[in-house]
Amino acid sequence: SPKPLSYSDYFMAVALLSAKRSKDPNTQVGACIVNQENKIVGTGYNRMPNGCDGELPWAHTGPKLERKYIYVCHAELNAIINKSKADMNGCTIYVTLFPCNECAKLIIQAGLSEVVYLSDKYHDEDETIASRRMLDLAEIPYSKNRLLVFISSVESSSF
Ligand SMILES: O=c1ccn([C@H]2C[C@H](O)[C@@H](COP(=O)(O)O)O2)c(=O)[nH]1
Ligand SMILES: [Zn+2]
Repeated sequence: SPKPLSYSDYFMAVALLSAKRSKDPNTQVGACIVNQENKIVGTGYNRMPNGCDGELPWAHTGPKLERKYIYVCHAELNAIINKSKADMNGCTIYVTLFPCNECAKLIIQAGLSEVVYLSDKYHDEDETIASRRMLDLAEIPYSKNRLLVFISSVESSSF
């Protein structure tokens, strides 16, 4: 008999699918916000601001104004802005990459209650250290999702 996905794996899979919409050639990030009733209230991915798509650079090296960083809207920002319900209190954000410092601020100020992440590839960067510092002070717990358990079960299944 099929083993149903856990909620955590399900919502992280939605975040991963959302990341697939990103045009960033280096790092695609997806986010999925879920309320206390386990209903999805917002999704997002890293993308350029509305109306700017196709006009701004995706390079991650070169002169500052020709790099993506000062233009790109992070996945968490888009998920929070895209939310379909006003109240973020008590919600969990599933995000495929540990939130940067700017997204940690957004998460805190939006009233989100928990962060579940997949990759932590920038763990030792100052932005991530600052992010953990703020999330710790704001008492917002964060934990790593182990979606690999799900992926390996799909790979070994018969369909
Ligand atoms: O909290 C975060 C941090 C980063 N992102 C996005 C912003 C960029 O498009 C990429 C990172 O690019 P690198 O080439 O890996 O430096 O990830 C985000 O959405 N949320
Ligand atoms: Zn960010």
